[in-house]
Amino acid sequence: MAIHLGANQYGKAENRVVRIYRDTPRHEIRDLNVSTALRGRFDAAHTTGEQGDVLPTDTQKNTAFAFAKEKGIGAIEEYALTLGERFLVASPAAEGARIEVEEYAWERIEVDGQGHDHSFVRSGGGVRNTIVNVERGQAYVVSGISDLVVLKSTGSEFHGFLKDEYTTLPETDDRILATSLVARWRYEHTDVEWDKAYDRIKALLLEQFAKIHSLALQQTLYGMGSAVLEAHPEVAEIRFSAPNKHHFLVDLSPFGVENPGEVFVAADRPYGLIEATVTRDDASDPGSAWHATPGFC
Ligand SMILES: O=c1[nH]c(=O)c2[nH]c(=O)[nH]c2[nH]1
Repeated sequence: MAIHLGANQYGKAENRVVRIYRDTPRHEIRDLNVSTALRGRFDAAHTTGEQGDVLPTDTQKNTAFAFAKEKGIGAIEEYALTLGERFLVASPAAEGARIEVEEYAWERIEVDGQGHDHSFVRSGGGVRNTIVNVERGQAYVVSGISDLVVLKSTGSEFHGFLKDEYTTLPETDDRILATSLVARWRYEHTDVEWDKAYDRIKALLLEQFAKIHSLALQQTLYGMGSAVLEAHPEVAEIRFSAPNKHHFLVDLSPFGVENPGEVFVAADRPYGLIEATVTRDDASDPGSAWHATPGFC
């Protein structure tokens, strides 16, 4: 029987790297979830068990923690690029490295009207992330946000859809629109002010969600994506995955109570899952930018 090894990669997933900057009594915190993976000429490790080319996942983990101290943590994109480049140096058999970083944001706890020096509360408003793929002579950065839970209590319609004998959904010109948005955008290059770009894109996504009078979640996503591409030439494409978090009007008529769009049941599942990519016509080749990003390949 002829068989061969197919695509493979290996690394340490979900290193919870927490860096405290304590040079002054006013501490700073960076809280990351870092996953690393190397791909390349690692056939022997699988087919014969010979591990001479394998930089252990334990070493990858150690590097992630050591760099948090030695290099510090600036923008997560910068940290991921630095780690990826290091792995290509440390592992001659690696042809590519994939570094995924999620950042959990903390805010200072307010005490007597002031942010406390060393006590923090986890921020809401989504989880920032990046996926960096470095190859020898090439680097790809896809950044984004997940768990951005947004809702509008009106300004959303859904009607005119295709109907068949199984269609029961009533048409509506006024519904709740809610989602827990995942958005990932691919940068054209690495000459980017990462923090500024992230802040602006996030603000723009939220602003557009609020402003767009929605005829469907699909139309809202396309509008949000177009606004990002129009305002950010450094972004080649943006991809969305948006669960439609249905809110159903509760029938209060059995109790003789009217319910003109005021009391809803928030359904957990099932949910519509709306996914879309919005791309610039002249976007560069994505290369391995989306490599091993579930749901975004
Ligand atoms: O915004 C929506 N898009 C759909 O495709 C869809 N399908 C559905 O049942 N409700 C909705 N809402």
